[in-house]
Amino acid sequence: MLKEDRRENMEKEREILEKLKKYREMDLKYVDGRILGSMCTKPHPISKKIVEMFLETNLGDPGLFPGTKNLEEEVIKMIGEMLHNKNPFGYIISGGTEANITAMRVVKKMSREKGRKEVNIFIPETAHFSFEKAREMMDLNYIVVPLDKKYTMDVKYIKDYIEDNVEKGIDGIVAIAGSTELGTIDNIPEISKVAKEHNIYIHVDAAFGGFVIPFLEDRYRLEGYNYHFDFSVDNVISITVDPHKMGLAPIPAGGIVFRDSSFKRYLDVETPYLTESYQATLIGTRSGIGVATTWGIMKLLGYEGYRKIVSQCMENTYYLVKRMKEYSFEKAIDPVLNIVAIRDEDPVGTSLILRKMGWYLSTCRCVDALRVVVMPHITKEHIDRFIETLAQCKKY
Ligand SMILES: CC1=C(O)/C(=C\N=C/Cc2ccc(O)cc2)C(COP(=O)(O)O)=CN1
Repeated sequence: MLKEDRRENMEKEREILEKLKKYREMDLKYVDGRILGSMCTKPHPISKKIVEMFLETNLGDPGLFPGTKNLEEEVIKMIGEMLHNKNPFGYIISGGTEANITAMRVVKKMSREKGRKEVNIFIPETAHFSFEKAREMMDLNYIVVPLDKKYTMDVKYIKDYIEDNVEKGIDGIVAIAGSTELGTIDNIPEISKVAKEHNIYIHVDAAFGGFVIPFLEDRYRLEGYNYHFDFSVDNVISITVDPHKMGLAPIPAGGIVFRDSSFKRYLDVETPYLTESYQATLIGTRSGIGVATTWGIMKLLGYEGYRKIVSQCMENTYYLVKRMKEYSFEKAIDPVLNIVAIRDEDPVGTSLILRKMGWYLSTCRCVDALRVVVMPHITKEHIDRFIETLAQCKKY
C-alpha cells in the first residue's frame, strides 16, 4: 500500500475511533459506583488480552478452532468440579437466558419422548423472565409455585399438587439458587426428595448464585436457608451458571452444565456443512471469547480469589444494611447473597427520582422495595454517597 494511502487510512481510522469514543462517553461506568442494579460488573483486567487473542474464534464451527474447543471442555470441567460434578457436559454460551432455554429444550424433548402431549413444569414466582421466553417459544405449561415467608418455593405446594393431580405427568421443576430480585435460594434438597420419588428433572437457575454460593463463607450463611444447590443433590440434571455475572468474565459468557453428556442427544441438530456433524447450542456462530476469558479468570483467581471477592461483596452488603439502619431504612429480608432490598412505599417512583440524580438501581416485584446488587465495583464510599442521596430523596 502506498505511503499516501497508508497515511489516509490511519487518519480515517483515527477519526472513526474518535467518533466511537464520543458514543462510549455517553455510557455509565461501573467504576463510578452509580450502577447499583446490575448483576454484571467490570470484567477482570486480564480479559482484554484474552479477547484480543481469541477475537476471530468461532465455536460454531469447532473443527476450525480445536484449541478453543478444548478450552471449552476444560472450562466446563472446572465449573463442573465447582458444582460437585466429575463428569459434566455443557457450553459457555450467550448468557443465562440461552442457558435456561437450553435446559427447557431438553425437558421438552424428554417429555415428547415419553409420548406426553403437554410439558408440565413447576416454576417459582421468583423465576427470571427468560423462562417466559422459553414458555412462549416451546409452548410449555408452567405450574407457578407460590413463595413461603423466606421468598422461596413452597415445597409443600409441589407435594400436594402432585398428590392431587396424579394423572398429570410432571416433566420438570425449575429451582433458583440466587433469585434475581432478592438472591434467595430455594430449598433444593427438599425439592429433590419429591423429584426423586416421582422421577422428575430438576433444573437449577444459578445464573447469579453459581459464582457466589460455592465461595460463600459460613459466617455469611443464614439460618433457615439450605445452600446445597448443585449436582451433589439428587435429580439435579442441569444448572445455569453465568461467568459474566459474579464470575467477572466479559459479556457474553453464560453457562449451561448438565450432569453428564447423555443429555446432548436431546439438543443435537444435524449440521451438514460444518466441521462437526451435530450442533447442540441454540446459537450457531458463537465467539470463543467467553470460553477463553472464563478459563483465564478462573485459573488466575482460583477458589481463594473468588472467595475474597464474594467476601468483599458480602462485607459491603452488610455495610449498606448498617448505613440504612442509621436512617431507619428497612431491609425487606436479611441478605442471603450480595443483594439488598430496601423497603419503600413507592419503589418505582423513588428509583426514578434516584435515576434523575444519577443513581441506577432497580425495584422488586415480590415485595415493595428498591433493589441494590452489591457487585465488586461497589465500594463503601459509593455506599456512603448512595445512602446520603437516598436520605435526601426521601425528604421530599
Ligand atoms: C436468576 C437469573 C438472572 O438473574 C438472570 C439475569 N439477571 C440479571 C441480568 C442483568 C445484568 C446486568 C444488568 O445491568 C441488568 C440485568 C438470568 C438471565 O441472564 P442473562 O441472559 O445473562 O441476562 C437468568 N437467571
